[in-house]
Amino acid sequence: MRVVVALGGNAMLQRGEKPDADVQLANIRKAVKSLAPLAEQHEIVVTHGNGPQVGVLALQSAADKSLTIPYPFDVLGAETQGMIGYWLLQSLQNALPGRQVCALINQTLVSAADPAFDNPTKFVGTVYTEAEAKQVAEERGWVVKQDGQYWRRVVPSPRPRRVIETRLIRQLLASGAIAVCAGGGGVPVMRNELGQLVGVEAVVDKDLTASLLAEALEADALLLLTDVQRVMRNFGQSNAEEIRNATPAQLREEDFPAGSMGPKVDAVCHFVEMTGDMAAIGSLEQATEILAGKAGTIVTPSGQYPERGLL
Ligand SMILES: Nc1ncnc2c1ncn2[C@@H]1O[C@H](COP(=O)(O)OP(=O)(O)O)[C@@H](O)[C@H]1O
Ligand SMILES: NC(=O)OP(=O)(O)O
Repeated sequence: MRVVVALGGNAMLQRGEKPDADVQLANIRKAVKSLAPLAEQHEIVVTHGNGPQVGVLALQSAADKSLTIPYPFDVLGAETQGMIGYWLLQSLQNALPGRQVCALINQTLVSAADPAFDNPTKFVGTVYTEAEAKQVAEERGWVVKQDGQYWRRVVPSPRPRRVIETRLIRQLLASGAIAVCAGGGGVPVMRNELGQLVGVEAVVDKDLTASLLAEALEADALLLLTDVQRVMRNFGQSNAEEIRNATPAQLREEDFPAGSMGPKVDAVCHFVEMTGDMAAIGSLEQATEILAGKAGTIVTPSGQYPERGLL
């Protein structure tokens, strides 16, 4: 099977954790422990989030007095692909000696007409209390929004339209390599009037890019791994319940927050609707169990899994 796996940025650096390198590397090693058995049996493409990390780099850049203008978000996104890509590359190589692993810097095409530029929803950086968030927003000209019990900075997150390097990723997979790519949803780019690629101030949702990429690579399964074991109905309320299996239509009937579970649900539903294959949302530490249908929220056309003798 060909499996596209997306690792959550918040899962690699959990809310409230110090953004130190060793903390993130330890989380990534835990995730890779669960990915390694999957990679031994299947062709895998690994993509990752960058919300917390890109926010840290934005703060560092804004604090650097030697710069005339802080680095724009496309540049910061590429930096996070290098940093997280390096951690994943090393952890995967250590866990799977003899396997070729490649981490790519790559770009995702977005549209200048995307309404997301007028309504920022992508959470980046650390968490604040409401009062802190409103103060920092005033001081720095940020937009901030509520993220669960916390507040965070938000930036525009236009819909991914194409992963520019798709053909190259296909070639890497055909050569037997594990491809780490489309990190942070891919560096957002547009084409100018001359057809040239130019960077865009935004952060693309990595789950939507993972879904697009999985479809383009004709993957058999899409796994979105994060810091919760399953998608919940009535999340955060006393009547919350886990969703174990669903069809896209059943999931689309529920309401999920933009900027966290909303895009994940959209991404898995879209993949299943377009391909008829399996997609799932679950814990970073349960990749193998999720693919076996024993953990996570599994989405298939019939709501059953395994189906069509996939495994
Ligand atoms: N209905 C829901 N079920 C489960 N988690 C939810 C739900 N709604 C919101 N969430 C939140 O979504 C978070 C995962 O989304 P996000 O933080 O964007 O993940 P990541 O950065 O790991 O991709 C969970 O930690 C949880 O707080
Ligand atoms: N770019 C992105 O979607 O990052 P997170 O998964 O960290 O939100």
